[in-house]
Amino acid sequence: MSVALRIEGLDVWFGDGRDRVDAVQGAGFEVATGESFGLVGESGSGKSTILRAITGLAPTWSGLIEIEGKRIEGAQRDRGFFKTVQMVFQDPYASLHPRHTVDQVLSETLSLHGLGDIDKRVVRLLDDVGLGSRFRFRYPHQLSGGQRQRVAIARALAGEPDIVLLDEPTSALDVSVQAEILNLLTDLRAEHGLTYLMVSHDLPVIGHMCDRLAVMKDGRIVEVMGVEALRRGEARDAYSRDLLAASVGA
Ligand SMILES: Nc1ncnc2c1ncn2[C@@H]1O[C@H](COP(=O)(O)OP(=O)(O)OP(=O)(O)O)[C@@H](O)[C@H]1O
Repeated sequence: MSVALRIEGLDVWFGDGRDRVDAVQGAGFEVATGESFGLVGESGSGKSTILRAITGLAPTWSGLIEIEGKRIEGAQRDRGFFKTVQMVFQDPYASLHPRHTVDQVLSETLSLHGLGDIDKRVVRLLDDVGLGSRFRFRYPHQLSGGQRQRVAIARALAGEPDIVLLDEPTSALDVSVQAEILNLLTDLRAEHGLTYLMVSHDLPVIGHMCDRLAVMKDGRIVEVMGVEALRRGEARDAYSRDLLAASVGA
């Protein structure tokens, strides 16, 4: 089994002195190549901060972050990093430039990755995410939330990454389109052999999308388990059991 992502003893904090917030403390887990791994826990438990530390958006951290065997340092991420790792954010409204067409978004991303055949690739990316070419020259305000998230996913896939970090990718969307986007993400993982690290506060979403998951509470990982064990209600940790019971009861 090759390891796509390894985290060990990860601490992430914001601010200093009395203002310091220890958002993540001593987190560790491994994600195998091709695996889909979930981070679940209540709001403020530190899930997004782990993704942000990986991509360089949470600059004060210590511990080990290794991508495909290569150790990452500090807050700078080079081009090679973004060739391997991409992130999809929660809010597709905020993550797309309002005055750029879909074509501009995707073409610019493809050229940043140094790729040729831009025209063909834009068309293929739009097909991959189920939009098709008729959306190519639209602006974000001419798209629905689900369509915008499809564009954000196409942008993340433009450089053919191995690992995609998904930060609550459907929680800003209407319930009616959430399942469509989750199914799209599942299909894309299979088609492109992707590895996912996905954050959600929604246990059923993680159960549907992931092979294994880590449960977070107050900045710490309290349990790492397989989704099968989750389904069988076999959480060992009391907090994970409560979370599970709450989501079944919901
Ligand atoms: N830029 C920041 N500056 C200061 N504190 C921050 C910052 N970002 C996050 N935090 C704090 O770090 C802690 C973890 O936040 P984080 O967003 O990772 O939680 P989460 O589990 O992803 O929750 P949510 O689902 O609400 O995003 C919280 O206490 C949060 O207030």
